[in-house]
Amino acid sequence: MKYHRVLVEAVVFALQQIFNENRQADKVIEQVLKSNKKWGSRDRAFIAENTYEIVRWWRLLKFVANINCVRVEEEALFWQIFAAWRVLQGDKLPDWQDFKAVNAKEVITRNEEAQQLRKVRESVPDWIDTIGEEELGENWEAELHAMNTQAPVVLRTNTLKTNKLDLKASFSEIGIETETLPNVTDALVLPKRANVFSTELFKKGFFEVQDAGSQLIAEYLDVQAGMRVIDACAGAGGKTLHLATLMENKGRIIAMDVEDYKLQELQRRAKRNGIGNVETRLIEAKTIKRQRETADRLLLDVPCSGLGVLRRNPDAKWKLKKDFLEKIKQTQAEIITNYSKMLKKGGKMVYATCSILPSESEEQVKKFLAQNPDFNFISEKRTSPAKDGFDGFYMALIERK
Ligand SMILES: C[S@@+](CC[C@H](N)C(=O)[O-])C[C@H]1O[C@@H](n2cnc3c(N)ncnc32)[C@H](O)[C@@H]1O
Repeated sequence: MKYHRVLVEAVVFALQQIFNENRQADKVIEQVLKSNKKWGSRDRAFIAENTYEIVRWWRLLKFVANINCVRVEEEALFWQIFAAWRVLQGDKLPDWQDFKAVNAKEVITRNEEAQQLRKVRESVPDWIDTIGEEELGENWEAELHAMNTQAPVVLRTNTLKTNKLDLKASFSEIGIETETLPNVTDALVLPKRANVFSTELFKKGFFEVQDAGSQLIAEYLDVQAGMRVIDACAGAGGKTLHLATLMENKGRIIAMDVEDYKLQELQRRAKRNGIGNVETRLIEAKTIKRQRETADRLLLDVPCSGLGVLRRNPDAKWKLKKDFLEKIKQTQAEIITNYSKMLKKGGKMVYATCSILPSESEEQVKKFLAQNPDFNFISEKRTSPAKDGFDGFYMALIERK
């Protein structure tokens, strides 16, 4: 493979931003790609894919490049890590000064050594590997391995504006092939990646990008047109928009969050999607109390570790800290206990996470039910990167007696 120096520089810059400036990978890549309008689609793919893959395999790559410092600060070391990554991809390195310190044979020998130890081979911090094994036992290894693969691009058809087969045909007309997914009603998956955000179809609000597992959550809430629904951790509205389409834009959805900028983004997305039944509400001291027993349906898509969506956010495994995980579990317990009071008697709620850990999911629901006998467990469901190729979501359907 022939490398263009300016593209490798862009990857090195992105990695420095992610690891040294503690910035989010997707935001950094977006900024880097915007910085040079002359880059074509191949150049952009080179930058994005190499950056994501190096972040994903960071621990393994440090090991094979024989870099032992905990925090990589020097720019020269980022170049060496890039070089080690490309050696593992089977490339012959160009004769650049920045790559001189990397011995391809040594990289390959050290990679063989790395295969003996799961946490290095699968490139994961010690503490996550320990917790994963404690909580998932023999299933952990397969999930960990599956979370190191690139997630497919999945679309959710906006059925307020089109239908799945028409959308498929419209994509085909612009040279983008899509496939349907057997058990996910409105989903289309792209066998070959493409920038769907730049299409007119996106600008017109005909679809949203949303993992297949995530698309099962709004459906699980069993909403109907005309209901009063609260989406209490709505964020930028991935699931709010889906709820609104399932409700055929009728009834009312109150979308809440503690972050105003996310709700503003939700409003922009709702407008693009042609949705008119959503009202946003920033959570303040009395917001929850005021909604006591007002909801027919309640979605609690709680904040979590994100240990089910590492395929899409590989930087999360390096940024996540053990004490954050403990704190977020406390927040989850508070949310389900306090927010569930917004549900009417006879109403239903879904508690959901994007974590593969039972301690954030099944166990939280069990504890809640043990302490709240006026709620009935109906059912629960999990998606799994290893078993069905979806991101790792959990959802439980609970009814208020
Ligand atoms: C998993 S994300 C939600 C994703 C969103 N539902 C979607 O589908 O795009 C969890 C959200 O909970 C919000 N959050 C954090 N603490 C909260 C709290 N105490 N009450 C309500 N929302 C909270 C976060 O800001 C974040 O947007």
